[in-house]
Amino acid sequence: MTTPLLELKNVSIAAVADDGSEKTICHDVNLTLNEGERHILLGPNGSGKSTLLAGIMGLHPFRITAGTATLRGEDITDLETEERAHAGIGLAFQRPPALAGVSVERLAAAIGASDRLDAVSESLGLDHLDDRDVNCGFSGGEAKRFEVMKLALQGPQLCLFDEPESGVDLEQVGVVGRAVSELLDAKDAEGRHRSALVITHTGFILDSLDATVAHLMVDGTIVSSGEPRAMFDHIRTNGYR
Ligand SMILES: Nc1ncnc2c1ncn2[C@@H]1O[C@H](COP(=O)(O)OP(=O)(O)OP(=O)(O)O)[C@@H](O)[C@H]1O
Repeated sequence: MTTPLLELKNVSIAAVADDGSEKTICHDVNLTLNEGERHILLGPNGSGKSTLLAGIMGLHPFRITAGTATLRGEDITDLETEERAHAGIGLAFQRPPALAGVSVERLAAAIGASDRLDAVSESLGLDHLDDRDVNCGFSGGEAKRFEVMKLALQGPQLCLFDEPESGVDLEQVGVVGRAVSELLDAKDAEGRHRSALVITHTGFILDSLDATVAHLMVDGTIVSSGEPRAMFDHIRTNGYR
């Protein structure tokens, strides 16, 4: 049996406040994502999808408070965000933060990707942003495309996309979809197939992504999984029941 790329067993994720108080948002999450697979995450607003991605990435203030998360069989439950990034996890944010004082060129240099910056930014039509500070004054669509570009520069094996197409105009949705697909089709620096967990409300990304399975999250837990198109059509017709 092959070891899954990512395995979540009975995982709970809480937002932990500075005073140490915890608010559990996700609970009893079980998920197995194998190398090369692309999974979709669906669910109503506020059901915990972004929290799940942030918990896998280990972003402040979210913490895995119960259960275990493994990457290639190694326990990552208590790793810091940087250690998880180093292990090959990357997240494209739903609402990307502004990094005043950090230009796109500087960010690319910091992640050792200066040599790829021109090709990647041109393919996403973002080369005019190279000398701008990250997300400072970017339009909504530019910021979302930049998130895809950031992952293309970083090159993680496990790519977490939080609504990559939201706020992107109809023409650029195709550009974003192609960029996501190209990133996932290329192997990572270690020659491993990439995998993705992608949140979507619109389903546009399904046109460019050969997704194997979709999961439906309701009230902080995955309540069912199935074929992505069928699940999407079911939700469109019947709602999230
Ligand atoms: N830092 C936090 N502290 C307290 N509650 C939080 C925190 N972050 C998120 N929440 C709450 O957790 C719930 C789940 O939020 P989350 O953003 O994960 O949902 P979502 O499924 O991604 O929603 P959407 O589809 O609207 O983006 C929401 O009620 C939200 O207000």
